[in-house]
Amino acid sequence: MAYNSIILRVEMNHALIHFGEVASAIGKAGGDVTSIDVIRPGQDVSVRDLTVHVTEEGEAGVVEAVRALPGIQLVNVSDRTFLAHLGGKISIQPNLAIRNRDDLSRVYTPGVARVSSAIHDSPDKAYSLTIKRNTVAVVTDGTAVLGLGDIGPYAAAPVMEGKAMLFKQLAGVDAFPICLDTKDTEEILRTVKAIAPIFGGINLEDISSPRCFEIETRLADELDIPVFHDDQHGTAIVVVAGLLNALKVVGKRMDQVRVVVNGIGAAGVSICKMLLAAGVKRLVPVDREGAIVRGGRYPHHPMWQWLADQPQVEAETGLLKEVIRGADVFVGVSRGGLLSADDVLAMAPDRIVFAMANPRPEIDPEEALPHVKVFATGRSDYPNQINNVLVFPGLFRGALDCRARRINEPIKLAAARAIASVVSGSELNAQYIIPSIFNEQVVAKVRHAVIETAILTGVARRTPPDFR
Ligand SMILES: NC(=O)C1=CN([C@@H]2O[C@H](COP(=O)(O)OP(=O)(O)OC[C@H]3O[C@@H](n4cnc5c(N)ncnc54)[C@H](O)[C@@H]3O)[C@@H](O)[C@H]2O)C=CC1
Ligand SMILES: CC(=O)C(=O)O
Ligand SMILES: [Mg+2]
Repeated sequence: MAYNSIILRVEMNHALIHFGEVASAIGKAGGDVTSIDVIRPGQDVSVRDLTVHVTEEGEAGVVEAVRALPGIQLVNVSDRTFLAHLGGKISIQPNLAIRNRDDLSRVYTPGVARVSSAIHDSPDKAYSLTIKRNTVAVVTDGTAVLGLGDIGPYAAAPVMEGKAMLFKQLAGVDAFPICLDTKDTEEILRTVKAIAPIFGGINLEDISSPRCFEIETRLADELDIPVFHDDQHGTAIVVVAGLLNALKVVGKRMDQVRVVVNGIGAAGVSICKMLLAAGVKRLVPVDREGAIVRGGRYPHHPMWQWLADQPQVEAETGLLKEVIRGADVFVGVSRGGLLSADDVLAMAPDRIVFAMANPRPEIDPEEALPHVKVFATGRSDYPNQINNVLVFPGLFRGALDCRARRINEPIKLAAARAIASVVSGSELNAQYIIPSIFNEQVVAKVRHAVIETAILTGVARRTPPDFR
């Protein structure tokens, strides 16, 4: 169950109500008053802020219970999550202060002109003399935002700002949200190419499938900086990392297990591809209409056709609730609330369930947990958070540090193994298959794996000093 803290600003008429009655009404409605701030004291009337801990589902009931009390005027309800977003979550800071004319003439005209000329003469100097070496664009068109769907570029911005915060806090990467007001593939390609000179990498985010495949492939081919669709490959990398460790917990091998992947969109396609590269021999990709089967024809979906042509993909058709029977592993990147406890119970013994749809997983964790050996979600309020935030900060840290031209398949597999390796043999258990994003080893190990593999596979343009 997810909890929120809300702040209720109330005006109390002391002749009509005592604070105890307010607290008791909140308690009866399922809330818990955790602090009280007197905003305006008064003999007859006072204004107070009540911070209330309540479940997401219970929030409306608490608000209504307070509103209905005699002698109470509910002035405002604010949610701490909304308060954290006031004014946006990131800003740009200068690296040095301009204190006098001398400083001004160095960082701006005329001094800056010499630096511009130097970059004009040797474009590579853009890496050492501008923000390019440490800056990533987080680009979206707002068409597949979390599990919320096509909510547009304005509504996508808080998610992109959140990604930018994580880039900076976890890996020191400066990331800037670019929310595009177009869904046209050619226009997105033109725009991203046109803004690329200032960036050292492009993180594509929440762009719906199948357009995301063409957009990523063409940008990666046409730009000389790494282009990485986070929802595809960040998710696939972290799933493979989690599965490597989950399989150790249940004592099964990658080449033995039957894996059902539900939701063959951006994340699902890349997960299937990486699972095959990691050694899975029995794969059942499923979308709305049922299983994508070996030998099937999917003329409007090249990536589904690619899957249908793979020998490891099963040939039997069926809806999710049919094909999940007997599966060892379920990976959900589709939408919330699709599975029941009975569906999970129909899987093989020692079942592994990664229900990763955001914000609501494919099965409610409370319903699944009693029946599965290893359970993971994309959420931060349960153990085993399988979320691409474990990948993109370290991956771009490494790619920027070695100035990788692109992110190739060996780099992705190395990143997955690096994340899995953060959990040592003695620490590994069903509730701990994947490290926390706050574990400092994650970014360091992913960075190391990315640089090492980029150098080995010839896509690095520079060897960082700590690798010489
Ligand atoms: N935990 C994590 O790190 C991540 C989680 N996700 C979550 O995974 C979900 C999908 O994300 P994307 O691949 O980016 O979206 P997408 O829109 O590219 O793909 C979603 C796919 O799910 C399919 N789908 C929808 N309802 C379905 C159903 N009832 N049964 C089977 N398939 C169904 C759609 O047809 C589509 O092919 C979202 O909820 C997203 O939040 C995505 C990326 C990372
Ligand atoms: C985590 C993420 O990138 C998503 O749910 O879209
Ligand atoms: Mg995303």
